[in-house]
Amino acid sequence: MENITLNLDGSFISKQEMENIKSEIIAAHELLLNREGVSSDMTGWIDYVDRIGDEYEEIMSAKEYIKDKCEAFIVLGIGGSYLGAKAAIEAIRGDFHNEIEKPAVYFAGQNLSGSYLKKLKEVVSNKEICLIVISKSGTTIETALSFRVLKELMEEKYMDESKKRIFVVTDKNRGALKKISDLNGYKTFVIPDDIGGRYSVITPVGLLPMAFANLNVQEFLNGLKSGAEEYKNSCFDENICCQYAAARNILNRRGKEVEILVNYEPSCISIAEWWKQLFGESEGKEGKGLFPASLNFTTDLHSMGQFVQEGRKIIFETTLNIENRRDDMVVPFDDRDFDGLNYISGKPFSYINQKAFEGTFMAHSEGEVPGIIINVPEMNEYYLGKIFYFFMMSCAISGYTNNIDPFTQPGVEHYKKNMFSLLGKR
Ligand SMILES: O=P(O)(O)OC[C@H]1O[C@H](O)[C@H](O)[C@@H](O)[C@@H]1O
Repeated sequence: MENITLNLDGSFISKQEMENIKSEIIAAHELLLNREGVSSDMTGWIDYVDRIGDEYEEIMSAKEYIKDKCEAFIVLGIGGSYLGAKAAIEAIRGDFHNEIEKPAVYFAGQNLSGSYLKKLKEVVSNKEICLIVISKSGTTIETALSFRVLKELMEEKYMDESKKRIFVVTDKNRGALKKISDLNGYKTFVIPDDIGGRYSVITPVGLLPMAFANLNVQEFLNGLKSGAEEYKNSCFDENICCQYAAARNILNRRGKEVEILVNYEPSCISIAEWWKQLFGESEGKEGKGLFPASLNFTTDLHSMGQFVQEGRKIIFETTLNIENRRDDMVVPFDDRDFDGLNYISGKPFSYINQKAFEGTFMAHSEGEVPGIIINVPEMNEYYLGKIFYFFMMSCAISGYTNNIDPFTQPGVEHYKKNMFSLLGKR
């Protein structure tokens, strides 16, 4: 079977540099798997897929329940409580999926914009809907406020039946969301204590929205399983998580400050958004960490390509290369060849996109921008599960190697404290 592969040929990293860092990486990997590193009580994601148990059946029966009742559903959540589901649904259902497939999927609770919420209410008011409210802490203000508004809408629309159309994913015991859920009898799913927000896409946080959106959850779990199995290998030369973590740390130590995750498929843009939270919150602490950024090519080659090519040499690029595309188009032949493009008529767009990638990679390499390539055979649920797992494992190894705790996010509280005090919270 084809597999996810890592190509470091354009990374400007020598064999010797890899050799030198090997022992540190292996030690970090070992700490992680033996659960001996800092915050080891937050490493439940490593084997969650083997412990999922009844949760899977319950997700499937919730999906069955809403199947004929919903034209649309809204996922309320922020950060780790929505990015993974959004990434998965967009990557699998593809561009314009809400116009093409039912149920349509909307997101709320990820901002404080009244205008966004008002428009969303207008969009869904004539549709049959249900809600999935996701918050591990159960107290996040963006999600809680949006839930206030949409709960009211649900109650006006469905009265008592609204209780059956609201699904909650939260902590087992704690938080306001848990309380309100118990009070109203909403169907509730649990985010395990030992899995933090940005590692939670593999729990009901990601799985419930994926199931409602008709993604093949079993295949996603198979991908996770395959990742868990393959990436526990402690042989550096056989484990691409170890190699990717090594490459990032080598480049960082050499003075690179920004890692850009690049993709060439618009439907994969949100994978990069999920990845940014994963690496940003995990590694950005104690004055350390690579700044995780993302660019979408070829679109952004026409805006940011200049900087990557000739700007400050603080960047390296990691390309998510989807090798086979399911849908494609062929360039039509034109009798008059008014744009001079007949020389590529008959060629699939995927071929041209691939050549754009190769040309860009060469150009950036000539501009001394190190390039890492992660090859994904195709974008389906299986490889999506595996790539999520690949990034989570790589991130934890990378964080331990850099001597930080990859499972906390103390800095995020700072803005919240100020905001609450400005709002007059007592
Ligand atoms: O799931 P919640 O508790 O609502 O948290 C949602 C998000 O917000 C927080 O501020 C954290 O920085 C994130 O790590 C988390 O994913």
